[in-house]
Amino acid sequence: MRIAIVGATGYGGAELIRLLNHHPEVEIVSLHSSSQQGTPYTESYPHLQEIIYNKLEEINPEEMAKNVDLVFLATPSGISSKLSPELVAQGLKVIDLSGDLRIKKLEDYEFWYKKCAAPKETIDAAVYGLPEWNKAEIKKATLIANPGCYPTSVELGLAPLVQKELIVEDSIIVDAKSAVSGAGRSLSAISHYTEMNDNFKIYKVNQHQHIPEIEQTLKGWNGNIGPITFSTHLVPMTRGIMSTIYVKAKNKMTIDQLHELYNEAYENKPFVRVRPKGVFPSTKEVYGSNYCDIGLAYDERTGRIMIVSVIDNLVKGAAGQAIQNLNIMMGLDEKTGLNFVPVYP
Ligand SMILES: NC(=O)C1=CN([C@@H]2O[C@H](COP(=O)(O)OP(=O)(O)OC[C@H]3O[C@@H](n4cnc5c(N)ncnc54)[C@H](OP(=O)(O)O)[C@@H]3O)[C@@H](O)[C@H]2O)C=CC1
Ligand SMILES: CC(=O)N[C@@H](CCC(=O)OP(=O)(O)O)C(=O)O
Repeated sequence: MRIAIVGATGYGGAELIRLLNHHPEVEIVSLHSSSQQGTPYTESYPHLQEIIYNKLEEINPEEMAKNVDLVFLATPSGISSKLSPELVAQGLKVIDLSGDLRIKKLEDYEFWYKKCAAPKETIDAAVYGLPEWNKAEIKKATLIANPGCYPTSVELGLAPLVQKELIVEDSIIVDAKSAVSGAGRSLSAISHYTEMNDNFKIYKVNQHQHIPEIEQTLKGWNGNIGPITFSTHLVPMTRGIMSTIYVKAKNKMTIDQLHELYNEAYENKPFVRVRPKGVFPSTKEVYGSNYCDIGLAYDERTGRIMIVSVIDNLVKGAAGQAIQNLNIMMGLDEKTGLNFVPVYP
């Protein structure tokens, strides 16, 4: 598979390069930029000296179609909605890491992202790339909407309970924390060193663009799921997301039943690891890897279940999941190029 990356100079693009460099079935043919055409890629990322020799190229769908089979878009929201239709029209497969193609209702995208939505036929054609629960569709897809980082951790954390209709439908509360690389490479007030170092910040209260994405997926599994409460926080670390999810069980259950449910649901899903009873994952335990690790608790006094779900935002939350999708689209083992252990400590 010959691939190109648009938005290669961002963190998502750089992570795609790190991972694809080890992929046995993929050749990175070209790296594209809207602002630095003609400059060697290593000017952006010197750690790739003697590994990546490409110069950044312009974004020209017609030219790209002559040289590659698939394009990763690691661009800010608002770009893929225009670029994806052009790439698909050239016969290219596309995996979009941005939020542009995830939300099926155009008006919801425009409300939460404050941008114009992609054409309806593009949104309709895009397959939501959550491989653990959407493999059959991904296999046939030419256009993938790669899930958001927070939604990946939340949806994997909730799937077994929501799919089996075991929770009170409007009882979902998500307390999510993200590392700073989740905000991308370009500097903003929130990611400025002096703002985030030695600090713990809540942001986008009741306004986060991942709310409609999470609700859409959960409703797809159980149409009765009510609106969620979702809070996001910035933590002064480089990689990692922890979502602590609270839900009310419909009926009394035991912690053993809860574990049995999750172990069964994720038995054949290589990138989701359910911790044993009483053990909870930390972000470092998935650092640099494509794992989503899940810990579970049941409080008999309140009937509340707590799910702790951790991922590396740049891997399972972005580039790793995108490669998992590519593997499935190509008919490869989904672990190809992703079968490495987390960096620890
Ligand atoms: N960081 C993360 O953990 C995650 C990110 N995402 C999503 O993935 C996408 C990429 O994120 P990330 O890499 O962090 O972001 P960055 O800000 O680090 O990089 C985005 C890149 O997009 C390029 N770009 C900017 N404007 C344009 C334009 N008009 N046309 C084409 N390219 C443009 C820039 O490169 P240049 O100037 O060279 O063109 C820039 O390097 C975003 O949509 C983000 O929301 C999703 C999940 C997790
Ligand atoms: C820490 C941080 O700022 N994270 C970003 C994640 C953005 C992202 O991944 O956006 P899309 O999924 O919509 O493309 C945020 O909370 O907006």
